[in-house]
Amino acid sequence: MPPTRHRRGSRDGNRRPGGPRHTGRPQDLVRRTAFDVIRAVATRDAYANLLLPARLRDRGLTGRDAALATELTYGTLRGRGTYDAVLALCSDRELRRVDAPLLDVLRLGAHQILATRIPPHAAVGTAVELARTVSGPGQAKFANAVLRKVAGRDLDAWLAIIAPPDADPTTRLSIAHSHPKWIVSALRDALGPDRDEIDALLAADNARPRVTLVARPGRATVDELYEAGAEPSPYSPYAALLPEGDPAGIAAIREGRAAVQDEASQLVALALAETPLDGPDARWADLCAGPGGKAGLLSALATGRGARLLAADVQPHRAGLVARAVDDRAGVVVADGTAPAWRPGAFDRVMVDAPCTGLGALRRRPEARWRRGPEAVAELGPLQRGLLAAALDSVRPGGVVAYVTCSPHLAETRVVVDDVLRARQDVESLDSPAVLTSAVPGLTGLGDGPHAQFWPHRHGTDAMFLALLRRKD
Ligand SMILES: C[S@@+](CC[C@H](N)C(=O)[O-])C[C@H]1O[C@@H](n2cnc3c(N)ncnc32)[C@H](O)[C@@H]1O
Repeated sequence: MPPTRHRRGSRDGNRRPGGPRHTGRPQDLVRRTAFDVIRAVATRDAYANLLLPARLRDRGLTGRDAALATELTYGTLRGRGTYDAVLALCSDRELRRVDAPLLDVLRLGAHQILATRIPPHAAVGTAVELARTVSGPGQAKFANAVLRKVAGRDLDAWLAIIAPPDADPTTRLSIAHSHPKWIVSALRDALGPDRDEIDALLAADNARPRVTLVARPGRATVDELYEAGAEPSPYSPYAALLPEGDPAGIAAIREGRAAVQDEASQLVALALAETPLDGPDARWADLCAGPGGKAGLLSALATGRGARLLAADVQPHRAGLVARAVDDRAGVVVADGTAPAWRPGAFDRVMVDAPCTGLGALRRRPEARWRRGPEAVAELGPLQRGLLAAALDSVRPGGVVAYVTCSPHLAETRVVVDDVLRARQDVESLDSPAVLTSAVPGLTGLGDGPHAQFWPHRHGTDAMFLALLRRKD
């Protein structure tokens, strides 16, 4: 469901972002900015987390106005499934017959009415004005009628109607937590024996993610990040949490010595680096490195140990971003990881962070859940298998491969590993949870092995998957 439920009685104009100034030009610009980003997500596949900061800058929105625009954009994108179910009951027109821009205005209005402390009359009034600008006076009347009905109940009362306890469980969870049904089913399957945690997982997907920073070892320290206002993070020795403020305000981040990086993303890189290895340990590779989160940490760890990272990405633009993240000792190439240009067995450690549906990062990319259907999983399968097979060929006997996805979907994780390993006799699965807990004492809840699965509701991280695989001697 939308991240926060604010009850009617608790609405307090003075405490919400932008609270007292719910009318007037700055607030129009705030809502218009949220609307424009939501439309760009729908019409040109824009990523809200990339476009919104640029729009805020262009329009000079800062502080509370920027915070409100961010909340409205993300909240509306996240809560769309729930809001559509409410809007369908309040509209005398089927939603599929409502013009797409107008429907986005209605969603933005529903979010403000049901999940923020903005007074309903202000939420309806500003949405109606936006509808007038976007779709004309006739549609503004329609928007007014619909949103006044939405405002007739609070979110809990609507949920009792649209997602009643006796509804089919997948449908109920899908509507109440605003996830497409196929994703609810896939996440429940991925939880396996812990499937009763599905409610907590879906709720965690809708919570605002913490901003986690990484201090790249040898280049920055967590103490430096603490001095800049960050706080300790539970697991990664290189992580710090930024409770508020712009990461770009921190010198180490501006200078590329530190970065924003999810904690599980740090830990899977650390696990690859910490897997025990006999023999040489000088040549590391990252086959899918762009934009460089894991490569940045791996290159720093490699350098600290006298090893060297080669980071590859098939897209030149993304390889360019990698070049900014890694240290001087690392190499960066534009290369197709499925058709390596290097000789077989050239590396001691290889990371393959495969392209995936991103179902593990719904907190940070709220729109991803609406963008593609289950067919995306099948479409990515051959590439994921090709990259893992090439990674295993690229590592020497005795060397180790980390297969990572930012998705817990079984068809992108265990099934890929099982399929690739079934076709060859020269690979063994290592105990990934054991490697992780030996590197990070106190880290639990990663599953029974041999592979490891992080979860937003357990670890406060993305739902990242890790399989550590060793080429047999
Ligand atoms: C999940 S992202 C990697 C994220 C990255 N490891 C990080 O931590 O920032 C997957 C990357 O794989 C790249 N990619 C897709 N197909 C590839 C291929 N055949 N060879 C190499 N890279 C590929 C994409 O361009 C994308 O940058």
